[in-house]
Amino acid sequence: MSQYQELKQACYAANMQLPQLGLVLFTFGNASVVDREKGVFAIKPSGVPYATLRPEDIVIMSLGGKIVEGDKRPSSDTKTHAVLFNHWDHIGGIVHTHSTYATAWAQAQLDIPLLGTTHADHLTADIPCAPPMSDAMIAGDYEHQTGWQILNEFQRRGLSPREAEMVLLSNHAPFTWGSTVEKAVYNSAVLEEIARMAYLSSTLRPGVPRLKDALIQKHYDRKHGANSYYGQS
Ligand SMILES: O=C(CO)[C@@H](O)[C@H](O)COP(=O)(O)O
Repeated sequence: MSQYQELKQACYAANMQLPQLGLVLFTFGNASVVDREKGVFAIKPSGVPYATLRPEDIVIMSLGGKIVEGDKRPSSDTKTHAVLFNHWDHIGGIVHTHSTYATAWAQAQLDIPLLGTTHADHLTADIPCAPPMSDAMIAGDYEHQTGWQILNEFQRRGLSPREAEMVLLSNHAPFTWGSTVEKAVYNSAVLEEIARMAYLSSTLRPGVPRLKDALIQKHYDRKHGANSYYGQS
């Protein structure tokens, strides 16, 4: 019995929620879970369809980037996950999807504007779209640099990854995270819903006004009290 059985099971369960929520097709995307005490994280194997994925297929990686356990190749996004786990020590899980509306905003290289209270319930900023990566970053260790593109963009904007738990990568797709992988999955589903609402609102009324500042903080604060679901940071 693997010492990582529980971690693999949690990672498997999170990955299987992605197609169930309509956030991925076939082999798109991946979810990961970290065990900081053991210095490892579990991640979906590369190219394995969700339809045939098994808990024993989940790959265990060291936070240093070495395969610890598993006979399949880890996700092609593994280094991106590793950068975030190594630099944001409050996160427990990461999800990457190609969900349709969030990916459409990412391909358009646009932040998702804060148009309504559904968005304000979850963060008080526009959902950031990190700019296209430089040719040098692309030519380098692309997946590692993708993680740094996220870190650098949050630092540039002065955004807290404890409040904003989601990002779009230009011409790629979204990443989300949370204190648990279940929260990261929740954030991916909420991101897709906000992206769809914002697209529809902007199509119905081009130049639609943003939610009033006074309402943004009020909505966020009332949803992030000590005993609220969202309050589980
Ligand atoms: O972002 C991408 C491809 O654009 C990847 O997330 C794939 O969607 C899944 O790759 P694997 O995890 O199967 O390697």
